[in-house]
Amino acid sequence: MAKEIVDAMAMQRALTRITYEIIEKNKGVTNLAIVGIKTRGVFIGQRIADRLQQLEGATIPVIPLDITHYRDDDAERAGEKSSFNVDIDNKRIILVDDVLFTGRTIRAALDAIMDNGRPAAVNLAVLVDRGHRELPIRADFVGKNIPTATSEKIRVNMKEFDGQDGIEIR
Ligand SMILES: O=P(O)(O)OC[C@H]1O[C@H](OP(=O)(O)OP(=O)(O)O)[C@H](O)[C@@H]1O
Ligand SMILES: O=c1cc[nH]c(=O)[nH]1
Repeated sequence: MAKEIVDAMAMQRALTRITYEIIEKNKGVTNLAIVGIKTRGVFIGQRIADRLQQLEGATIPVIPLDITHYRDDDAERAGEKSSFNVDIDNKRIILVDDVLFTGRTIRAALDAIMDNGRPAAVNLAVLVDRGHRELPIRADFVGKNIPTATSEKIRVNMKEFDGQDGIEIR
């Protein structure tokens, strides 16, 4: 059975805090670009970009990334590359996803980013870090650390896609 563990208000506050941390770490927003991992990472990335616009008056591009063909368990379609419509050379990339678990999605996303250019830096922002990493990957900005059992599943709901905000465990 699904149980809500983070409500809409708390989720929005976590995203606001991440936005301030991004500004602080980057000493502003110059040269930033957001790469959002489909599906919900794109909506989270867009929310962060909207807040950055409000706070700093800057329009930060949000690049949607589908990592399906970069996964190490998708050998059949490996080699199909995703191409960005924004030049990322020398940009400071904020890579955004909803949940960080084994780290395999982020590893694949880093491959896709490097196929598209040479950014100055890549930082990782996730709404939820649920632990159980299988690779040496960590997030620079974390909305909520939620300890889980491997058998559990975290689900992030976003207004834009799911009709309402919130984080559930099942
Ligand atoms: O760290 P990892 O073990 O790679 O797990 C994290 C990824 O898993 C989820 O996607 P999922 O593949 O469940 O698809 P979904 O986005 O459709 O839920 C989530 O959106 C992350 O992208
Ligand atoms: O619990 C999990 C694990 C991977 N991806 C999710 O969205 N939730």
